[in-house]
Amino acid sequence: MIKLLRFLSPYKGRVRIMLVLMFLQMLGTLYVPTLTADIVNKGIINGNLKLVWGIGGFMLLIAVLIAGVSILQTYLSTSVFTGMGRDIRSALFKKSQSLTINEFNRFGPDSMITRCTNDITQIQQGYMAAIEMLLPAPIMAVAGLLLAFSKSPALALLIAAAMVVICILTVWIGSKAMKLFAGLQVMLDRINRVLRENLAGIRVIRAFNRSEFEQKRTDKTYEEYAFTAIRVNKIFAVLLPVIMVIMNVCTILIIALGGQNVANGQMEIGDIMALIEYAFLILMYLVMGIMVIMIFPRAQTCAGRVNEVLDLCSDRSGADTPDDCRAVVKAPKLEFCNVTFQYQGAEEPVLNNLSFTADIGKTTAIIGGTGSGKSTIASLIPRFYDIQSGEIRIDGENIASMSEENLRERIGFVPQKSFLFSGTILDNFRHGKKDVTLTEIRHAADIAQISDFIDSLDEGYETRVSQGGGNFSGGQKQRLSIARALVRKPEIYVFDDSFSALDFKTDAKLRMALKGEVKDAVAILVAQRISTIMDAEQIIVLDEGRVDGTGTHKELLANCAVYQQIAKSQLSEEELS
Ligand SMILES: Nc1ncnc2c1ncn2[C@@H]1O[C@H](COP(=O)(O)OP(=O)(O)OP(=O)(O)O)[C@@H](O)[C@H]1O
Repeated sequence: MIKLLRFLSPYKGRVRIMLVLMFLQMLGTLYVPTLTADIVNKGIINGNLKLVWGIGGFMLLIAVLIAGVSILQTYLSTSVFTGMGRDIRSALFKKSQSLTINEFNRFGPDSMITRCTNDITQIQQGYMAAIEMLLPAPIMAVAGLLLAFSKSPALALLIAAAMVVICILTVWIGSKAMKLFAGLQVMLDRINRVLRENLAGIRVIRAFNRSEFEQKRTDKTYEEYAFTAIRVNKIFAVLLPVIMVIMNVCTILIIALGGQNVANGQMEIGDIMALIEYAFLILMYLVMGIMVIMIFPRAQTCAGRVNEVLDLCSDRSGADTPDDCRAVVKAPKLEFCNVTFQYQGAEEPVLNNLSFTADIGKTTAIIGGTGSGKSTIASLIPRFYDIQSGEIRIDGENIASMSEENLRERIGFVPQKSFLFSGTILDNFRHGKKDVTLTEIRHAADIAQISDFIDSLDEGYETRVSQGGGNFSGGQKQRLSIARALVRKPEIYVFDDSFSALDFKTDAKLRMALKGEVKDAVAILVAQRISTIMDAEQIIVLDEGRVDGTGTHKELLANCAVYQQIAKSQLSEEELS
């Protein structure tokens, strides 16, 4: 929690005003019991009605002032802590965007969502409660005890004893709850994950008649959460009634012992009333402080989880060392030099000592069996992952020494799984290029063979796209994703199996139109279908992470066994000859 205090610094001014208002509120609250004693001792006992009305009116004025100050303080506190929560969320999101895919996967999207939402809300509430309730507790306790001491040292000691009992009880119970709080946040992560899987995979669940099984699975996660939350509440359910009993016993003892003192002439009746009010105030603030201690372990756990992301030192820096390849000749444009790559946690490398060169103005296609590492090659170009050894160079420069922003600015990436953002079709084109013009959009849509479809829609480019592009077919999503990459006019195009959902006719038309578009760029085309890549100037055949053959379709048909096998399985005798 202390580490996150830096997010309060933009609100220093308002925090100071809040503290002053809080101090004024405490002063007013502590003054009221003294006035109560005066109204009884000097007004009621002496039958001085004028004084009763005078002190009563003054008490009313103080009560109104305390209420006003309290409203102002609550307003300030809400604005400060809501702002702080927004700033932490924004920092966390920014950080999550800067992580490598491996680092991001350490937390996972579900945990990241919980951290960005519920965890920050808990932190926000924790800070708010700490300043509004925990901070005044010791001040009120000390000041209240001193004032009580001035009325009766013996009864002040009684109040102090009650305080000690309440503190011991709270620390004991709080320590039991602390462990359970940490578990609650992890369970929230799990609920998020199961819910996301269920909602995203709703069609598969229904198609396989797994609704009942999934229902049981979600119920189990809810039950686990509820069970732990109930255990926490059971622990605290004991605390508050016990505190109330202690407070009432304290009041009874003040009345009994104070009554004896009044009878002995050592105290006045008004002082007993003041002492009861002091005891009530001290113990009430103590209880409020205890409430905060209840919230605090959870907020502390959440702060730990948020700091875990914010403090993560990206291991990217290791790969960012400048290389001695800068001096290499300008062309060829994209090179893989002895690249070896292994996924985090995997037993062996996916790519082994892989080398190839992709020239400018030519299409380099990558084909191979499933799991041979084609998509992995595609995702290494924009540096979604860092390689373990070797180099990937663009214009002779190692991509590890480029800033990610500059590198990705030069690449038009079309992922294997098309993804559209919610908004309009136009918004999705703007994801490709912020200041894209309508002419550029139309041109890209023409090449991607999607313009006729968009024109046929009632709202054209303003048509709404639902979450993930759910209201478009697989082929339409693929073509929109391709068009989105085309508007960028990048130096390197990476199409990761991006034509798989297109029919053969559209696939051929698209490739033909693309030829002119990519003539000043490097085009990497990952595909499963031979028909998609047979026109490529260079085809790389991949087998278990190694290059098994390189050449044109004809060359490979003549001398690459793996390619021949793929071709035989997909092409007719006529096409093969
Ligand atoms: N994030 C990941 N973590 C661990 N292993 C992975 C990850 N992604 C892929 N792999 C593994 O790496 C290997 C290569 O995967 P890749 O997706 O590159 O294959 P591919 O040739 O594109 O396959 P396909 O044609 O089926 O899409 C596979 O064995 C896969 O299990």
